[in-house]
Amino acid sequence: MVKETIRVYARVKPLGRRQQAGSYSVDDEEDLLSSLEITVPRDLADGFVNNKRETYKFKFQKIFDQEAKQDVIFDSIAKPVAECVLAGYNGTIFAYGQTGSGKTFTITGGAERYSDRGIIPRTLSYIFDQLQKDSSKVYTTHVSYLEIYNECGYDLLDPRHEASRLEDLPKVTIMEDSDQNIHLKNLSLQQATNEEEALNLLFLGDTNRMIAETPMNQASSRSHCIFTVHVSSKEPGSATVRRSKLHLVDLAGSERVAKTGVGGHLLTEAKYINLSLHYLEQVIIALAEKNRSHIPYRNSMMTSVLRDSLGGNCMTAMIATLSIDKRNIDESISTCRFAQRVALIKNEAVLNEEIDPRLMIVQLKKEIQDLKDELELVTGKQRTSELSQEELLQLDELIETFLKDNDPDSTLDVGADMRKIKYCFIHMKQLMNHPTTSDKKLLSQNISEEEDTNKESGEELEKLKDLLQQRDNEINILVNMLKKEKKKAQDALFQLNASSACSTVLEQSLPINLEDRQSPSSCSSLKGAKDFSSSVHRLPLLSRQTGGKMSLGCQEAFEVFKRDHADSITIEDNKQLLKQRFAEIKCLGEKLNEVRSKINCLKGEITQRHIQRAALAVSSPSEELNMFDPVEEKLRMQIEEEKKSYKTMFNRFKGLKVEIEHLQLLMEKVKMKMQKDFEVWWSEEAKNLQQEKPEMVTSPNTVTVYPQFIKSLQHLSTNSFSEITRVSPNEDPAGKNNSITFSNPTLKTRTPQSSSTSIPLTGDSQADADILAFMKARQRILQRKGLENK
Ligand SMILES: Nc1ncnc2c1ncn2[C@@H]1O[C@H](COP(=O)(O)OP(=O)(O)OP(=O)(O)O)[C@@H](O)[C@H]1O
Repeated sequence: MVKETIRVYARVKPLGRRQQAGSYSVDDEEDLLSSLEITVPRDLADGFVNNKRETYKFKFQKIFDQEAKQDVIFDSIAKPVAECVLAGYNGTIFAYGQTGSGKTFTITGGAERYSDRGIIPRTLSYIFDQLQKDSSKVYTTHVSYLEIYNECGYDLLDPRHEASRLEDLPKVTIMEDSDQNIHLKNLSLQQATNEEEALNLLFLGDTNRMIAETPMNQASSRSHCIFTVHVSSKEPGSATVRRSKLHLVDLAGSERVAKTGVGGHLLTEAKYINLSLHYLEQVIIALAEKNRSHIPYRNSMMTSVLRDSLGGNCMTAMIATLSIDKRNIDESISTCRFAQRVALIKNEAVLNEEIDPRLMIVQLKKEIQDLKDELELVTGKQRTSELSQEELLQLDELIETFLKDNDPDSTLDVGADMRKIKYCFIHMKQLMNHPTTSDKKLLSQNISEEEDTNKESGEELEKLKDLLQQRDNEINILVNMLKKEKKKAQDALFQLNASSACSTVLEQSLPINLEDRQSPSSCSSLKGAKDFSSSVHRLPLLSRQTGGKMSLGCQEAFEVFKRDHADSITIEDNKQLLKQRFAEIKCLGEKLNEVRSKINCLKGEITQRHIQRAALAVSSPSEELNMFDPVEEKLRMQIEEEKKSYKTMFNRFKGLKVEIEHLQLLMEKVKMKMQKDFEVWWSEEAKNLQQEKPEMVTSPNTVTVYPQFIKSLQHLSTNSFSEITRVSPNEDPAGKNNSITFSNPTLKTRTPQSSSTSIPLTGDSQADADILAFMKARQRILQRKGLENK
């Protein structure tokens, strides 16, 4: 059992460009803990906090200041917890802080750069790396991902549901058994056999979370998320199984309702969040108090789920995320206060070992049989019946295998049956006295033939015997060599398969188009970077709503939206990076192939030498065969060198593969976000348009457009309009005499002056409304851009 207080860390978020830093200082020296001192100016203190104190001092296990990088956070906080989980203890890491203070960034990571990966992907990577290295145990890993929103739990990993709303996800409920153990009904446990599978599940959960969130429910801020890794391990042959869990928790924003200034639905929501965080605080206060018999875990779903992590069987670490700009200083102080209370909680982590009953039964059965055998031997109670023909044949086979086995440690195990043991002795005696193996038979036959033809020549017979013995030896040597070479060839084939399987996996998992596809190497078959712009045409979210079809106008608008979206730079950057990585991995793949062929060549040379030396030994039997061969030694050293460089390159290859997969997931995420943003923006624009001018689409043939569009229309493809007609006041039903009418040439027009135009008006009111909404939206963007440039 390990008794330990919860380790509490603080992480200060870097200040934004327009933010003004509050006054704080970090001192790392004090009695191994770090201390954080926050100074609030007197006027601010009057305004924001209730008392008049100016300086607040808090102690943490360690404080990570603004420039702390994600890898340092992982190494210092998450790695020790992950190590405990691998050893069979439960672990929890949770982030607490106000909205925007960096909880998600710390736990999951940023969406922009590979180096921004947070604790979850890094922990998964670490855990699977360690599992791969440890061959002494058999490990199984599962993951689950739970979201708690307004006191309801949702399963983010259910493969049967495609979520478009949070309510579509399976609802998770809490069950408590008679031993007061908590069980989560409906929360799926998904097996992940490697890092890639686990990351895909994380991505699926994050995507479900993002898709299910609505403007009313910015899930990231207003829900709690718990990603759990379940590890079980067992030594081969042992009946003891270790099961441990690692909870990685991203809590909802901790700001006070009064400050958020929200009402209506958001207020209810904020109350729920505050209530669940309030219950969390109550549990923590109760745990921090000595001799409290009742801890109010049952008050909220979150405290019920995290029951073990708080004051129970768990190694727990908390990260207080602080936003240290002037406006948020009071929230940071309350986060620190919360953290100080958490730091008082003591947990008692125990090794989660249990006996697997099925394995126990198998083991006990074997033990009983062994004991029965032993008993029979000791008591002399032996069976007296004759051995059956089948049993005798089996024994003959066993004896033959035993005699042929050159291993000095091999044994002949016939069980504790004296009849069998006796038979073995008799059989062996016979063999000794009258050899009957085929070779010996052959030998004796040959000898007798020789005797027949040359009976008087005893000397000759001896010579022939010697020669035969010599040939026997040669055959044995060559057979052994052949076996060794066969094994080496199999090993090489296995390596080749493993590595080409890796390339195939990579190829399948990275469906990206590179321009260069001609190279014959295994890596060259990697498909290059998928063109992002072409893939976005799929627009799954919007097309889901429109029954699978998207109007041309909408797609065109998306192209413009995408170009101007803030994330397009990120996408471009990642695309470039991905291309670079692909070039690198391709080059590495080619080099790996080269090294592999070189190793095979060297092995071939060694085989050649073996054959030559064996032939030499046959023609002139001497000590030659056993002599040290410097050439072979040199070849072996070369092989070792090549193997080393192969291993280094292969490790880099694996690293690159993980990086590429991560980058692809990031791109997918950004893409989804962009599509969602577009969806919201598009429907708003369409709504505004209809409100401003419901009669805008007046007939299938004629469309009225207002002056502010003209400019943007002219920016469209130059052949968009051949004629634009100004509408006279009396023609304009809305009385807007500065509006302009143009007609669709593909339809029979009412106005004789109207001439042809390639504007994609379809006559379908919905499609045309889409087109116009796009025109207007585009105009707005251009105007906004124009204003920004000014
Ligand atoms: N240490 C950091 N370095 C760089 N950027 C950061 C850091 N911490 C947070 N950010 C950025 O600040 C923004 C807000 O962070 P984040 O979403 O993680 O906050 P949060 O506390 O999870 O908020 P919420 O409660 O709304 O989920 C994000 O754009 C994130 O990339």
